[in-house]
Formats: sequence, structure tokens, C-alpha cells
Amino acid sequence: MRQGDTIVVATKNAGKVREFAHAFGKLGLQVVSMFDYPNLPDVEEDGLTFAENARKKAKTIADALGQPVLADDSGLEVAALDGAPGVYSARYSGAGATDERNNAKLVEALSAAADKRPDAKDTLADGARLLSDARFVCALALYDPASGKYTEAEGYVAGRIIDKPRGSGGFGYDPLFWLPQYGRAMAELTTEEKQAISHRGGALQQLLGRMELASNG
Ligand SMILES: O=c1nc[nH]c2c1ncn2[C@H]1C[C@H](O)[C@@H](COP(=O)(O)OP(=O)(O)OP(=O)(O)O)O1
Ligand SMILES: [Mg+2]
Repeated sequence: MRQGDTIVVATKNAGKVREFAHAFGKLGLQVVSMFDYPNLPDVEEDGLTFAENARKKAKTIADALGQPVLADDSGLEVAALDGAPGVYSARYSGAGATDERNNAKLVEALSAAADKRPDAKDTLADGARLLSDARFVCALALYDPASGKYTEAEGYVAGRIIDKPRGSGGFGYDPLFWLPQYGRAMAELTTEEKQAISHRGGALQQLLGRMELASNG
């Protein structure tokens, strides 16, 4: 992952790039992503788990570049949908999926059945309904083609899905992800605040610890 003072992250998600740049920036490290390399292979995310997909993204891009690469596979697991959209979070609304369409589909899928569930009866002060418990999951994999070894970590954050988007920070499902203990949606947090509590922030802390252990022998 560390090439001089640069870390290559195998992602085409600008929101992830922003969060990794923020976190690694504090350690004095520069982040580059797949946006910075025009001719990288496409990686089909056909794994059944976040960890599998993260490993595949890291290895494919690391082998193409001939240097260590970090990858992130993440998503939203919604209790009332039996864990969906899960590893399919990015393409939840089908071909040409966008964050907006994915969010609209999520509210639609949950609203239909919400009245029948006791956990869907709560509302916020502004009238927004709490539709289901949920969690974000983030799997990180760092692959080093020189050693053929992976360093991996996973992080989680629990929250509840609301039926009206709030805030303009973050990306993806953040505007619909309510954090009861903070009284705000994930998209109402600054990058710094999100990092401190998020699935990605947690996974990254764990990964950094495992890398230190690895480099200390
Ligand atoms: O902190 C987050 N806040 C809100 N939503 C999030 C977050 N973390 C993941 N998510 C959602 C976005 C996307 O629907 C899916 C990730 O899919 P995932 O394949 O890992 O990323 P991606 O396709 O956007 O970029 P890439 O694969 O190039 O890294 O989960
Ligand atoms: Mg993806």
C-alpha cells in the first residue's frame, strides 16, 4: 500500500476517496485512486461477501500496477429486508444505479411493509419515520503482490433507516442512515465526525494496527 508516501486505493467512488484522503492525510500520506490511472482492468464484484470483493479488487489492481493496493468493499444491511441490499448495495436499483435511485428504492421497499412492524412506528421530531434497524459494513483488504499476502479488517456501524433524506455530507445511503445516539443522520456529520464512528473508520483503525504488527515482525 505504501509506495513512497502514496497509497493506492482501488476505488472509483469519489466519496470513499475523500474519506481515505482525509484519514491518510493525517498520517502524512497521499491517496491516489483508480481515477488517477486510465488503463486499469475492470473488476467484477461477484463475491458473496464484502471481504471476498475487497480481496478481488485489491489483488486485481495490485497485480496490474505491480505494487501494494488497498481496496474497500462496503454496503448497507437492513434488518427488515433480511440483510439486503448487502453486497448488492451499489447496484440495488439496477443498471445505471445512482445513490439517489438506490435511496429512493430503499425507502419504497421499506415503506410498503413498515406499518406491520413495531420497530417502524417511531418518528423523529420533524415527522420522519424510522423504517428499520440497519448497519453499514466495510471490508478492507490490502494486497502486496511481492509477498502474495493480504492484510484485512472489517468495521460496522449500527443505525436506523429514515424515510426522508437529511444532510448533504458523505455519500451513498448516508442521508437515510439515522444515528440515534447522535441525533443526526450520517450525512449530517463532517468527514472527521463520520470517520470517528463509521464502519470505514473502524475498519481502517483495525487495518492500521494489523499493518504495524506486520511491519514490526
Ligand atoms: O459510508 C458509506 N455511506 C453511505 N453509503 C455507503 C457507505 N459505504 C458504502 N456505502 C454504499 C454505497 C454503495 O451503494 C455501496 C458500496 O459499494 P462498493 O462496491 O463497495 O463501492 P462502489 O462501487 O461505490 O466503489 P468501488 O467498488 O469502486 O470502491 O455501499
Ligand atoms: Mg463497487
